[in-house]
Amino acid sequence: TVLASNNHEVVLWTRSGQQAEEINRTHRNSRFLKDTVLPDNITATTSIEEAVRDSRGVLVVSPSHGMREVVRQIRPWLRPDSLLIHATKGFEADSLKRMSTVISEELPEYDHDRIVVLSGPSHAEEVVQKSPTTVVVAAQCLETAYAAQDLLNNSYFRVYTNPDVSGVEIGGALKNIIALGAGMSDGLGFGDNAKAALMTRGLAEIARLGAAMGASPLTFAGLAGVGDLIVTCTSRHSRNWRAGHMLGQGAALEEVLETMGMVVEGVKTTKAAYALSGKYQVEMPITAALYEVLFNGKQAKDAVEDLMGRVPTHEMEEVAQSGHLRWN
Ligand SMILES: NC(=O)C1=CN([C@@H]2O[C@H](COP(=O)(O)OP(=O)(O)OC[C@H]3O[C@@H](n4cnc5c(N)ncnc54)[C@H](O)[C@@H]3O)[C@@H](O)[C@H]2O)C=CC1
Ligand SMILES: O=C(CO)COP(=O)(O)O
Repeated sequence: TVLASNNHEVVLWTRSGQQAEEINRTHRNSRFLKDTVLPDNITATTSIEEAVRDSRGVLVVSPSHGMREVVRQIRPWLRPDSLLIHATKGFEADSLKRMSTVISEELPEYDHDRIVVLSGPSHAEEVVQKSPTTVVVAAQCLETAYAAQDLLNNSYFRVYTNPDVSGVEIGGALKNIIALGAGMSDGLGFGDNAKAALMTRGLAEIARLGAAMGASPLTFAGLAGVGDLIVTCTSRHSRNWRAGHMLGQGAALEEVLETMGMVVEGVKTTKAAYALSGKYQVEMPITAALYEVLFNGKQAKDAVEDLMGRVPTHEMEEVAQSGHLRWN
């Protein structure tokens, strides 16, 4: 809808013939955005060739588990001069690769400078209402970042640029873990102090892993870091928060995922981040606690007790060790 607002002809690819037919006939997508009338310049198709062949920009927003396969299908039709923007928040489950790495691998002949990641605090339900939203586009080439900014920016959707592709992808993926934890905390009946603690200490471990993976720690102070963390931990639209809330109230993971009926990226991302914390030797106690709750049957309440009972430590090792501020 942002692209349509900017007067682009948008061809939406969907796997479901029924959904394509509904969008073209009624301009509604009743399963996912039932209260929204889509603009006339959005049409839907089940043919990926039709969606991609003549497009100057391709926006891929499949769930992370579908990214490799979707890009494989796009490959034969992608114009070399097209931008390829993705807005997916997660890692590939087995390889632990970031989405832009998966995309690059599947498009060996395409200019990788034209790959963009779009992220930030942006629930679809609010964007379609044209509620003021700010996001960030990251690319390794400045010209590409400007082109993506130009394509998407408008009066209700303000787009910033950032050269830190890995930081923007890592921030967008890891905040979903903390949102699961925030929902769980609320579901357990804990208060605002607990949620603020999870968000702040969650951001510390996101930045720690991100830096170890080559990202700039400053990116996590931006829209793809703290911005998206705030919205996902506090918004009623967040699927990750809602899933966490149900878990906190005692529901089983399978039941939660079935009830949601929409992608809850934080679950798979918890497994990936747990593995990445081992690979990069980075301490991530909140991620580890959620891993135990999600996959090893630990009670959420016990996980909170363990987190609170950890050996007291410095707030930021970097500050404690810096030559700038010394302990007496
Ligand atoms: N909903 C939101 O406000 C935002 C979502 N995102 C990210 O966008 C991605 C997709 O999320 P949503 O669209 O919200 O999820 P959703 O659950 O609302 O819709 C997912 C869509 O992907 C399709 N799908 C499922 N498996 C697929 C596969 N293997 N290949 C191709 N298509 C497949 C489903 O049929 C469905 O149409 C996620 O990574 C999410 O984190 C990012 C920013 C905002
Ligand atoms: O990333 C999002 C908003 O920026 C969407 O979050 P949820 O997947 O938790 O709904």
